[in-house]
Amino acid sequence: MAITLGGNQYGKAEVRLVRVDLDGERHRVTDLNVSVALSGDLTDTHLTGGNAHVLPTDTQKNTVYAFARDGVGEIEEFGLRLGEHFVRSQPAIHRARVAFEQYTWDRVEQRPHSFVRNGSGTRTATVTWAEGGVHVVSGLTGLTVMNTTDSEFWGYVKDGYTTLPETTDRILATAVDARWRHDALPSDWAKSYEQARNDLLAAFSDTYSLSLQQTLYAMGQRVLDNQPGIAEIRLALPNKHHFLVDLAPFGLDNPNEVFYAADRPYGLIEGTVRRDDLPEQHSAW
Ligand SMILES: O=c1[nH]c(=O)c2[nH]c(=O)[nH]c2[nH]1
Repeated sequence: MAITLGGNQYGKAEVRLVRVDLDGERHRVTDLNVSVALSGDLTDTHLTGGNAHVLPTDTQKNTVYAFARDGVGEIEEFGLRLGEHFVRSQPAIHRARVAFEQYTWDRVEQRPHSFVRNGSGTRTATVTWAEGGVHVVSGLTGLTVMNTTDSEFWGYVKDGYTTLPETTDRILATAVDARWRHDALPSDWAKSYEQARNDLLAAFSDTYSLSLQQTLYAMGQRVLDNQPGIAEIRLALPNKHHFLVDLAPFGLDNPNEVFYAADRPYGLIEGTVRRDDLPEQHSAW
């Protein structure tokens, strides 16, 4: 038996970058958390400490800020620029992965340079740039949504440990975490993102739900239906349980009005919806 170095990558994680674009009097804000991960011919540094192939993570961080001087634009485009730079400029680096979280600042009405941080979800992107192929995964996380009716849950397995009552009317709430892989890269990343976000919200709202699993599939299907360039979407939906409070001890009824919003534990429903005529791309994620 021999011991050998397995897969590895390294980079600067969570580079916080804020860029202000001056558009005359009106300012615009881009607020990002950027993580770079490089992989390639890095055996020496692991086995002997020879660093001839190691571009310091500090340099990677500086590169993110320097590239931002020319403008950031859409996060997917910024990731493609950075990824190509790291791979093309470093012979030992064969793959660069650049991941983004983007925080949204809404303009305070009419004000040219005042903003309020938007709490409804974070846009994400992961760009994987390699000589052999480029993959772009867009997404969002923490998009919290609720339907106050049109949700049932019954007909499930019951065993000796089951106490959950069946229901034909419950609250359905979740914080959507979705990532979708582009097969054809869109010409307008912002438009593609807005379309996907709107489709997720519309499908969540429109689906009369018999399970969160059914809602998950409907959400993924809606995104793929409306954007032929998207090959696959992966969803993770925490079931943010809202339990009806028993008010009978106080001589009160509770016709689906008073709920206890539990924060843990929570059901976690995860799934992928994909086009079956396109190959999977495991390295994109
Ligand atoms: O939509 C649901 N799916 C489940 O699998 C499940 N399990 C559970 O306890 N409640 C729910 N709700």
